Amino acid sequence: MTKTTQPDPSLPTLRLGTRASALAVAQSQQIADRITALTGHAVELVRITTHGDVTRASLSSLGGTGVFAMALRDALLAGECDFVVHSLKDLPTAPCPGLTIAAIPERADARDTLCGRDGHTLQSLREGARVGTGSPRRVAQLRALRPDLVIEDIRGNIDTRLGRIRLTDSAALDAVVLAAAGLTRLGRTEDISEYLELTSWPSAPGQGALAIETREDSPVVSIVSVLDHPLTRMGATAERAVLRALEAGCAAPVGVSTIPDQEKPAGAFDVVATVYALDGSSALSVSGQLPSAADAAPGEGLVEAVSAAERLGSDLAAKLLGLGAAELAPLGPNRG
Ligand SMILES: NCc1[nH]cc(CCC(=O)O)c1CC(=O)O
Repeated sequence: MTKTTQPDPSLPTLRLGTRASALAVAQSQQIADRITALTGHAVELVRITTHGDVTRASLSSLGGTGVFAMALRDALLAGECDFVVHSLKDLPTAPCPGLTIAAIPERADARDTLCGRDGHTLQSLREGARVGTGSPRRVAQLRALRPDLVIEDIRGNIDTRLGRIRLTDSAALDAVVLAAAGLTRLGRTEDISEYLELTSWPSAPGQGALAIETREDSPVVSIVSVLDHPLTRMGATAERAVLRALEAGCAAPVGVSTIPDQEKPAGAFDVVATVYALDGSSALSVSGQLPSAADAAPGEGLVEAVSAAERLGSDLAAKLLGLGAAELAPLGPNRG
């Protein structure tokens, strides 16, 4: 979508609230440009700083990313901006009163990647190599495939994490696991040495997708809804419904991905949900078929298809719980 439309000066400028991180600014600017191209509205980025009364202690005890989403939501509710762009995978599954997800644009690559020093892949890393990730899901997936690896808990933004494979001191890592979508939005795909396929390495619910949130009574709802992509909304809804029905947080070792079904006609998608033991020694996996993409037309059909996707997600979670998922892994939302 490279149509370059000048903003129409007779239309109001929309204020897009964004966090200051490189990824947040990059994805907000990309959405701003598409909205201007499609609607003619100028879009101005407004930096939202996380409130000074949020201490380091409360940040970590609240679980990190949910707090950042909340800072943007507070700014929306306070009228400091007209809409915000979240990484869908970082957005808590509980709806926020007064706000609505007005659009879920077409998903980027949902896969995780390995960014290895000297182009190493998961198979080619030396025995005992040091790999960084802060996600319990990725830890379990790494341990399942390469129990010999030494896994380091790393935090921080994408640049900081990538930097660890360029170091030469004791903090150096041989590889880090990062989402393809974030690297693509930041123009850092040259650091990717391997794409981890969703069939063997499901990623986080909603990974690769963005969510555009507005106040529910705002005229901006219908303006930004031009970017909604029904199939992405259906898949992401099913994926997030699994997490919600498991009562699991974004830190639970759970992978859920929507994958094209090779055996069915084009347009058929399977939702695959996997819960891992933290040490990677075992996993439980279930799958089900997403309602037909043909129903994903705007209007009544879409509303029904999205609620069917939601039911599919809760059914998959019920199956996982029936198989013993809660005994296999800590699912609670309050893990760090
Ligand atoms: N939890 C951090 C985070 N939140 C969103 C992305 C980018 C990918 C996306 O938008 O799904 C990332 C980085 C990563 O997981 O590597």
